[in-house]
Amino acid sequence: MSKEYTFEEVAKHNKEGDLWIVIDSKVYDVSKFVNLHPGGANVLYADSVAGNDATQAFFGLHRHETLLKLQYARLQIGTIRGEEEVIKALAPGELSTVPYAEPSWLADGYFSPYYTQNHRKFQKAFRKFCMEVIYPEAVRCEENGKRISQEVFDKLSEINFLPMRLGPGKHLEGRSLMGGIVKPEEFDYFHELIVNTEIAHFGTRGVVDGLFNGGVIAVPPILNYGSPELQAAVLPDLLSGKKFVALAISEAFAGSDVSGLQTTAVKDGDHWVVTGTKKWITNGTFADYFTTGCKTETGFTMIFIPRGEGVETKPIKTSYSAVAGTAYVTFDKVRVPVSNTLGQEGAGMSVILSNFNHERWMVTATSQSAQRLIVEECLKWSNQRMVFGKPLNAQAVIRAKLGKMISRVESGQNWLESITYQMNNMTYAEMSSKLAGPIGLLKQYISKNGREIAEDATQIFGGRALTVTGMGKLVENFHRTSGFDAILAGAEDVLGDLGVRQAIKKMPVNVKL
Ligand code: HEM
Repeated sequence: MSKEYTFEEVAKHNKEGDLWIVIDSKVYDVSKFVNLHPGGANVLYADSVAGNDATQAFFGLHRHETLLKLQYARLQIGTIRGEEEVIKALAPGELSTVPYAEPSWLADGYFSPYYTQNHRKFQKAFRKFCMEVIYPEAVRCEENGKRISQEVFDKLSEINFLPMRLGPGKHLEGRSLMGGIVKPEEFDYFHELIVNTEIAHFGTRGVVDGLFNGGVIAVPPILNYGSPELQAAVLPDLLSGKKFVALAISEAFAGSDVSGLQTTAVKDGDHWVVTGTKKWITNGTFADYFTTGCKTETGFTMIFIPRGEGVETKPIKTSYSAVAGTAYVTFDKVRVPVSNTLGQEGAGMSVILSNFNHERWMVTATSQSAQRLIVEECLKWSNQRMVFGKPLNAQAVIRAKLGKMISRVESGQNWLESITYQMNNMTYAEMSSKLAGPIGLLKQYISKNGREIAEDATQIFGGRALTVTGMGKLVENFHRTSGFDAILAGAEDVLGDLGVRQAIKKMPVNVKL
């Protein structure tokens, strides 16, 4: 490895059985690898490659991470004397220097009124944690579709990951958040925004939803409406990732139209008997409990149902990874104590509504971060890809697409941060009355942006955007999964309409054109 060569020495190794190449000042002996090369042998025997500096050819066809994989890294036998590597992978926690790859508050030389030194310290430590603990697992699980390992959940529990994902509040009291970097009483919605942003920045969408998203939406009804006994019995294990809960509302019969749901709970003494089905239940495959919306005599009621006799889950194949645990859930005469009711009987709608703002805001935050990653991918690719003898970004049509993508991401970020600031300064009741409309409109705007960015990125990457591995793998994943943001937590158009209807409701009576 430490051996140094000149380009002249490398040039002598340019034939079958004795083949060296140089990539970014590093010398690789590919004599044996050549027959295993996924791109074929003959491309490596080309005059411009064999015994030559193949840096440009390599980066036109591979991601940098290819060279970092152990099986390929060990092909390196030395370096070129007097030359230094130029292309460096980011160290865990390090910020990207690609323009617009980071929100402006993290970009060198830019400012923001929203973030404190504590947010910066928290972001740095949390990104490092994500890259070291979550990212390797995310890549594995996205491919094999298996549940995230208990070992990783235990590490998440050490930093109090799920409690932080539930936002600021009493549930954080006495907890050490991210190794104590932020005090529980100082944790605010910008800290939570950082958490949502970082976990969505790997391009592994199924894993983001598998990472306690079920808990983020299913725990608050227990936290806010469960009896003290129920809370004491289940919250410690739920918040520490030893047990899992899924929110079971939508059915094949009804989604956004919650009043059309058919799962029924009938009283029999001091028990509910629940019968019905639920569909598209995120994290349902591996959930131990279900926070379930049921039709009861007095209306719509939320009931906490443990997995047990009469409860069955079947994985649903979706266009993203099975690690999200998307399930079809069947309740067949399931008996649950009436004390498992969350909130008042018949008041289930307000239990669900009370959490919708937070859930929708979370979806916009993760979508926004995933979009920014795609902008970075496109900026890098169009800079390194050569077409007609020039970088791809020399084409005006590509620059026009990049311009639109950047504007979408920056405008989304600014609106998201402005709403986050409102959340930080409002009571929960104020948020419910003042932010439901703006968050609905924001979610519509951001999820639409996501699909438009996916379309433009696909055009920029061409055929590479269609393959699950290789150069365009993140664009492919985003193109396949960005539509989820337009559906989960409320359909895009329904939410846009909610925003407008709320505005109409608040129109003053004393104004006319
Ligand atoms: C140490 C050197 C190299 C290694 C370890 C390597 C490894 C790989 C791997 C793993 C792939 C599969 C796609 C991916 O995962 O990105 C691939 C594809 C390919 N490689 Fe290489 N490669 C090397 C050098 C080169 C060079 C110098 C060329 C120059 C022409 C080349 C041409 C190709 C082509 C044409 C493909 C197919 C690309 C595609 O399907 O889009 N490779 N290589």
